[in-house]
Amino acid sequence: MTPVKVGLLGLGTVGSGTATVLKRNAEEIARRAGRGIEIDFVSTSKSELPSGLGLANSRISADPFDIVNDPEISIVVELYGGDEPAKSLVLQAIDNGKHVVTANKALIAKYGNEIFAKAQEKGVIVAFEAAVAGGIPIIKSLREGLSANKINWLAGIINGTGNFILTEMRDKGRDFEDVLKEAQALGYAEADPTFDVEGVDAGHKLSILSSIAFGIPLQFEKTYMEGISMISRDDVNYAAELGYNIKHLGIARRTEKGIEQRVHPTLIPKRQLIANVDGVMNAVLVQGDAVGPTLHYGAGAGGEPTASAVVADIIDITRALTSDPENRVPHLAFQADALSDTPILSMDDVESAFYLRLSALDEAGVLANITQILGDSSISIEAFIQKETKISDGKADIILLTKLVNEGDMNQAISKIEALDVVSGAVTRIRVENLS
Ligand SMILES: NC(=O)C1=CN([C@@H]2O[C@H](COP(=O)(O)OP(=O)(O)OC[C@H]3O[C@@H](n4cnc5c(N)ncnc54)[C@H](O)[C@@H]3O)[C@@H](O)[C@H]2O)C=CC1
Ligand SMILES: N[C@@H](CC=O)C(=O)O
Ligand code: NA
Repeated sequence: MTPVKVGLLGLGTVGSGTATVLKRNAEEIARRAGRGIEIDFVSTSKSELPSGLGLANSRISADPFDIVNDPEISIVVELYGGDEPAKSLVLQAIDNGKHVVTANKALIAKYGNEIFAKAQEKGVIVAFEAAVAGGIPIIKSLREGLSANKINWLAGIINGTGNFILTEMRDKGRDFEDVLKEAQALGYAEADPTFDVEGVDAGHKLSILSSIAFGIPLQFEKTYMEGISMISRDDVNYAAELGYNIKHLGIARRTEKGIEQRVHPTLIPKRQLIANVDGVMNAVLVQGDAVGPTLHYGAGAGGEPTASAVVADIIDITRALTSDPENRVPHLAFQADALSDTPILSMDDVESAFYLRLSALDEAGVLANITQILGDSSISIEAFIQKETKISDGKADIILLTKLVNEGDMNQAISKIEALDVVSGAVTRIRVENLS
């Protein structure tokens, strides 16, 4: 059988990794797929392709539309990233009856509903395993391996750059900016690294996971997002004293009122496996009603780990080329006409425990004032630490862990605490999750 012809858009970290893996494992991949897979056409502004990637016989063009319009190409692999021209290229490829593989979570999170509708109309597959948690086959696990379950919730470390930064800061005392530069040099970070550190990349990924877990349309715009840029080394150390690690988590949870879809730094008890997922590794904990908890762990970023997912999608499509489009696994795991309109909850309706850190003058009655404010809002305290008073300013850090509280009530109490004369600056608040 002739090889399947792939058109490659983007030869950066993931594009080069994809070419490398396809070349190195060509023989085994052909045995798995039933036929060879060949990168036949590559978009590049250069006059020739780099050597060593198995692309010596590939055609090149500076115009990516030449690839999505080429009749020889069966699968377009979009590894440009970002909104445009990625969106137009993907839609054009689908219009031309081509299957698409993409690692672009921003594209899927924001325009997936439109893209999948068009793909269904045209009877083609848009595969996006690499878009969430890099090399971990979490999309496949949720869509296929766990499809018997009612998923109650999932929680994941789904940004490799952010986890790498938090780990290096904690273990080596390194500066945030310095570690971010290293993550960029290693090819982990997004083209705009604020997406990694402000929680936007994790927000893209969580909205995809949430749709697939609960059978709802993609709703990135309703995702609550907080990043890691406000986490200080003090918070990391105080959390450790209390028996917790701080991780940046994406949490999607089904409740009676609706679906929580939120991304933020979180204190997790150190005894939990996910609290010990470090560096660029990602992990997603999924709670299914039949299976119980399952933990999916692996490299969340990097050329070859991400290429592992891209190539697996190419193989899946190659196997499915002759299958009836009606009987393929649906893009969002549930049949397109069976998606539910369960609402995404506002953060004011979410309940969590909280870590609070504040700086207060070491005066009689300060603690009484704070506990009075919390008590008035029926917020119970789980643990408390007061650090030594600093001679320089006569202030001491006070750290509190609360029991479960409604987020709206917590925010009101924090405003009242911040208004106290003896409290200086803003109260740092980080949510605490037991993940059970
Ligand atoms: N780097 C990683 O570890 C991971 C990346 N991803 C996603 O994979 C995609 C690609 O990421 P990377 O390979 O890291 O990016 P990259 O920046 O290393 O590579 C992108 C390539 O596409 C080219 N490109 C982009 N826009 C173009 C345009 N308009 N015209 C011509 N060439 C263009 C760039 O010149 C570059 O060679 C992104 O969507 C990213 O979010 C997903 C998982 C992990
Ligand atoms: N920038 C992303 C890349 C993979 O999705 C990350 O760091 O996780
Ligand atoms: Na993945």
